[in-house]
Parts: sequence; structure tokens; C-alpha cells
Amino acid sequence: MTHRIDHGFKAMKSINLIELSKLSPQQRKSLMLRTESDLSTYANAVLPIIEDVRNRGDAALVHYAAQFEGAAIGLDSIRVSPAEFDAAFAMLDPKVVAAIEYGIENIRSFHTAQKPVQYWMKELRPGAFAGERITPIDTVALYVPRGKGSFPSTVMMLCVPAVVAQVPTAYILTPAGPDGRVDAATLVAARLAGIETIFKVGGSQAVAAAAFGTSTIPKADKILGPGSPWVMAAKRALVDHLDPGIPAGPSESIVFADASADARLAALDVLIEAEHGPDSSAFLVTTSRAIASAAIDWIAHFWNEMSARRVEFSATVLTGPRGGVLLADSVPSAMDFINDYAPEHLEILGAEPFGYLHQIRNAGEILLGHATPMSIANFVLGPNAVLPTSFGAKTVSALSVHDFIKRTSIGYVTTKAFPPMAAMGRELAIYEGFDAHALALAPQRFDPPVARTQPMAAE
Ligand SMILES: NC(=O)c1ccc[n+]([C@@H]2O[C@H](COP(=O)([O-])OP(=O)(O)OC[C@H]3O[C@@H](n4cnc5c(N)ncnc54)[C@H](O)[C@@H]3O)[C@@H](O)[C@H]2O)c1
Ligand SMILES: N[C@H](CO)Cc1c[nH]c[nH+]1
Ligand SMILES: [Zn+2]
Repeated sequence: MTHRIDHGFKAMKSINLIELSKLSPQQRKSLMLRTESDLSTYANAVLPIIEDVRNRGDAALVHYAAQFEGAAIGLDSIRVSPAEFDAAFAMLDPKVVAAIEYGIENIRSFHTAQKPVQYWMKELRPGAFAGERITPIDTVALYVPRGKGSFPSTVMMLCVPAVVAQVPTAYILTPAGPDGRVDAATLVAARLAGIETIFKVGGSQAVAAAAFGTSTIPKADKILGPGSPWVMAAKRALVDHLDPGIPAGPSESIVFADASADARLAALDVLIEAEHGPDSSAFLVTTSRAIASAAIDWIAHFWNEMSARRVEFSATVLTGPRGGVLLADSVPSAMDFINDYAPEHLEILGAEPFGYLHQIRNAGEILLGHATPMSIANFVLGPNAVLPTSFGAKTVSALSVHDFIKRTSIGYVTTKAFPPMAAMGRELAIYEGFDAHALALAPQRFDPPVARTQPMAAE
């Protein structure tokens, strides 16, 4: 089927309709690949940029802003000034400001509830105590993309947990537009969320600036935030210089629709993350052939209501190797696919969405029911929309307050509690062959030391 779109874009290929049971293991494996599965071309291209930033610092940042963003930034305007924040508030539609405030409130509420206790101690044995204390990471860089869109919502998702975690130095890195300015809503969201240090730097040069520091930009311990393959490749290259945080690359999603789901809403929602860019991944997985075919028609219908750019992006995804409609022959096989794929965003559509919750092991977020589309969570629901991509959801979690803090173990043993515990530890020290370890646990530990006034014969 070829879909003609009113405003000129023509999807030359059909939306993929694939029966999961007919795939060979190799075909199934390729369907799971994301843009980040092969970053080799980006990996080589970012190396000279990184070296240049390491050597020339701010001068290199100014150079790449002109080259990649077409932005004329001076050495003294890499940092956004207070006047630029004020101007952004003056020009932004109050309805957008209200939406930002609304979203921040929910995001703050969610992340405050998520914050672990500052300090806990437990008496593990009589007189022997252990626990943990949390401290924020000293300096965290927050990357906010701006290539195929501007992302004030990403600012909200990054800044709120940083502020809740009380990170002492958190700053934003984001590309300027060709006018040399940072997007107005990005500035408004940052100030409302409580972070006013923003540098106009994007792509791999931004990651390098955070890794090494420049005269203007502080060296960061960690960088968090999503980005294009340029950003992803730089994070991987700089892993010895700063913690690259959770992998958050091109957006990806699965909408699961059982036979009781609304095909129209399934079609609408699979377009959500598909429209981010041609590098996104998006699947509708369904157990119903009727829903599969109706959804394909509905997708073509919704394309008539989208801009040519977003149609082009989503059509590229849904007709390409990383998207389409997948027909599963049973719920367990649909669930197997979802768990193997470990999508960044997962939406469950059906009359009883909670019934599937216990069957999902791997997903960055699980959104339940017809009134919880991914975009409500992308912007305002409260959970974090910066989520692990490219199989990351198999082992890591959504961005959270936990990404901005670390736990330090605390221990305290009273002298009364020492003997029985030390005796146990000493057995293991001797077994492992560590003399000093064992001596430190010996019963003589608290005996007064015998003064060695005379050198020993061999000395
Ligand atoms: N996972 C999430 O939470 C989340 C949220 C929002 C966006 N995203 C994803 O983040 C990505 C954002 O990508 P983007 O492109 O919009 O913005 P971006 O800021 O990540 O990347 C654009 C920058 O890349 C650099 N660049 C571009 N072409 C280059 C080249 N040829 N050589 C070297 N550097 C170059 C430039 O500095 C440019 O400003 C998208 O894939 C989107 O799907 C993910
Ligand atoms: N879907 C993105 C995360 O993958 C978040 C986002 C921001 N704006 C639009 N969408
Ligand atoms: Zn999105």
C-alpha cells in the first residue's frame, strides 16, 4: 500500500506489516536493532572534535557552534545571560508558561516521592551498626537536545530531579539556534525548575566540554540527558573522563494493542515517538489482524493532520527497518517480543491493561490504558521521560533522583561488639592470606602496644 499525503510528502513504501511467527531468528534480531546499535561512523567523526575541544576549549566551541548550528556565538556569550532569560519570559506565550509550570509541579511531586532517605543505620548485631548516607554528585552537566526540535520538557525532566537531589553544581548544555539564541521555552523551563546556568553548546563538542572543562564551562563528573547519535558517540568515547549516565538516544516505543483495543488510538499513539526523527524506532504490536490492518489505515489518516516534516520522519520509521505493525499469534509471543526488545516507552492498550503489567519485565516506562498516551508522560504526567534506549531498559531505569546522588556505606562497631565479629572476619582474612587484615582483627587489637626500644637483630 502506498500512502499519498495531502501536503506533498509521499510515503513511497508501505507501512511494514510483519507476522512475528514467520520471522527467522536472524530477521527477528534485525528488527530489534536501533540506530545506536551501530555508531561506528559517528564514533570516528567525533574524535577530532573532542580533541579540538580538549586543546582549544572555548575557541573550539565557538567554532563548532558556527559550523554545526550556524550560530555566531562569541567567547563572552557562550553562557546565557540573565537578560536572555528575562527576554524569554517576555516573549513566551503565557499558555506555554502555564503548561511548563503544571508539568514541573507534577514532575517535582513524583521525584520528591522518589528521593531516598538521607541516612539510615541498622543494628546488624548487638553493638554493630551499618547503614547508608546519600550525597549528591558534585557537578552534573544536563544535555538538552536541539536539532530536530526544541525540548523544554527535557529541561524539566533533567532539572527537577537535579534540584530535588540538591546537586551543588548542575548546568545545561544545549545548542543555540542560527540566531545565536537558546529556545525561549527552554530558558523559561530552566529558570522555573531552578537552574539558571546554561551554555550554548551542542553535539559531541558539548560532551567534550563537560568531560574536560573549558575556561567557561566547569568540568563535570557526570553528564545526563538524551541526544542524537553524535552525542551518544561522544559519551561512549569519553567514558574514562566522565560518567555518561543512562543511555538515552533516539526515541523508541512499542504500543501493544490486544483484541479489545481501539485501533484508531493504537495508530495515533504509534506515531508519537515515530515522529521524532528518521533515527527513531516505533512498533505497534497486536494480537489482532483486524486491529493491525485498521491501524495501518488510521496511520495514513493521521498523516493528513501532521506537518510534512513529521510525516516524513514517522513514515521513514514505519516503512523502514525500525518500525511498523507487528502481528503476534498469541499474547505470550507478543510479551516475549516486548521483553526481548526492552522498549524505552511501552503503552498497553486494551480493556484490562493492568492484566499485562506483571508480564512485562523490560521497559523504560509502562503506560496503561487508552487515556495514557506516551505524549502525556513525555510532557506533564510526572514520571521522567528521559528513559533508557537501545536495550538499556534490560538493566537500567528511567532517569531519576538516583542518577544525581550516590550512596556511601557507613559502619560503626562498638568495642564490646568487636570480639565476636572480628573473630569471624579473622577466619576469612587468614583463609585469604592477608596478614595485616588478620592482625587488625586479632584479640590483641586493644592490648597496650609493647614498646620496641631496641632494634631487632636483623635490623
Ligand atoms: N530518550 C529521550 O529521553 C529523548 C528525549 C528527547 C529527544 N530524544 C532524542 O534525542 C535526539 C535529539 O537529536 P537532535 O538531533 O534533535 O539534537 P542534538 O542536540 O542531540 O544533536 C544535534 C547536534 O548534533 C551535532 N551535529 C549535527 N550534525 C553533525 C555533524 N555532521 N557532525 C558533528 N556534529 C553534528 C550538532 O552540534 C547539533 O547541534 C533525537 O534522536 C530524539 O529522538 C530522546
Ligand atoms: N519522547 C522523548 C523521550 O524519548 C521525550 C520527548 C520530549 N518531547 C517530546 N518527546
Ligand atoms: Zn516524544
